[in-house]
Amino acid sequence: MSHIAKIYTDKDTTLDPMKGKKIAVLGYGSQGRAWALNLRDSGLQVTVGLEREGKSWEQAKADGFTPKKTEDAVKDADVVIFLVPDMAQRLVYRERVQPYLREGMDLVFAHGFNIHYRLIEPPSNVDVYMVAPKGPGPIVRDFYVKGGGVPVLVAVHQNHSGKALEKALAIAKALGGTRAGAIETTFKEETETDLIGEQTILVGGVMELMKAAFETLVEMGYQPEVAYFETINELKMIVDLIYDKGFMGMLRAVSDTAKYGGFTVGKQVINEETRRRLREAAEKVRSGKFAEEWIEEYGRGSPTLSKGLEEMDKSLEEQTGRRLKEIIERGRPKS
Ligand SMILES: NC(=O)C1=CN([C@@H]2O[C@H](COP(=O)(O)OP(=O)(O)OC[C@H]3O[C@@H](n4cnc5c(N)ncnc54)[C@H](O)[C@@H]3O)[C@@H](O)[C@H]2O)C=CC1
Ligand SMILES: CC(=O)[C@](C)(O)C(=O)O
Ligand SMILES: [Mg+2]
Ligand SMILES: [Mg+2]
Repeated sequence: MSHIAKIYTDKDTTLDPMKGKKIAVLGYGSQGRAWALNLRDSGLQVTVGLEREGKSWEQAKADGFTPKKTEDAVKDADVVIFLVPDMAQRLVYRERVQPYLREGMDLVFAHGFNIHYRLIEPPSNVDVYMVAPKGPGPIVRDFYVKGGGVPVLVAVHQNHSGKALEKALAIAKALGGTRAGAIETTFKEETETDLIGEQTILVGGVMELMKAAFETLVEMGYQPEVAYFETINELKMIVDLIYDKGFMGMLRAVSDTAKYGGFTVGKQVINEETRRRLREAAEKVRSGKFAEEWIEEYGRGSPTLSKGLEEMDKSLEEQTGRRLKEIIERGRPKS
């Protein structure tokens, strides 16, 4: 491919477009906490907006914020960042944000779902842009505190001010994202690739492959503890090697026996049929069918999601992992 993505780093970006702006972070969960803390530590003016007192409210207070009711945070804000769950954003927008929208306000997203699938359709006199971290919230915070940053995608949906990209990059910088890099994309590309990625590999694929390998060993009569270390615990070490040194670095660290078995058997397990299913899953995202299904599931109280969590919590692999936690913790490097 000849296309080369536009990537911005710290030296291409400035916090100036966000200086003096009142920023409302709505939600204080996985991403909300990381964003509120990183933006505040970068010198920006952050208010946390929440629906009600509860766990998030207490956590925000413990972190030194004075949370406000969502609409009170929004009324005062120049910039509103949506960090409540994707399925909750539409209602929060309709009831707590839309009534207080003023020309020149900014609506910011960490994932494009609600804009791309038109669950939220903002008026044309506000800016709508995205800063999407390519990593879980707690890691976004941890990397920032340690002087690094999780890479982000930035995209502009509406550019009323003519300055939307500069503002997205300022937020990306304050989050720590440009310490690594901010890649320019579109709401469509971010939304679809994020969903395809989490379903086929990051969350769905990896989890099910680990589970299938674990259960196969146990069914064959091997001890669950041995199966757990082999098929679940050791994966982190292999992935860390790939993360640090690429596939070639990982291959250099494992035996020739593992390399030979890996090249031959890997392709039999993840074969043409698997690739066909990956394409099918990706098409289901691209056609909007997945979004439709998830919205419908959410409307019925998310029974499939609850059942998945309950089954995983009770599974032999999770129980075995809990039993081995002490050993795993004892072995973890101390610095
Ligand atoms: N979890 C992650 O690491 C990533 C999330 N994102 C995106 O960030 C956004 C936020 O996701 P998470 O941080 O996972 O959310 P979360 O599930 O951790 O959010 C919880 C927060 O939202 C509040 N909340 C829960 N239900 C609510 C409701 N019905 N109405 C209003 N507030 C409610 C909770 O009190 C809490 O403060 C989403 O758009 C997600 O796609 C993007 C990248 C990674
Ligand atoms: C952590 C992340 O980037 C995900 C998997 O896309 C998400 O939590 O939605
Ligand atoms: Mg993601
Ligand atoms: Mg996601």
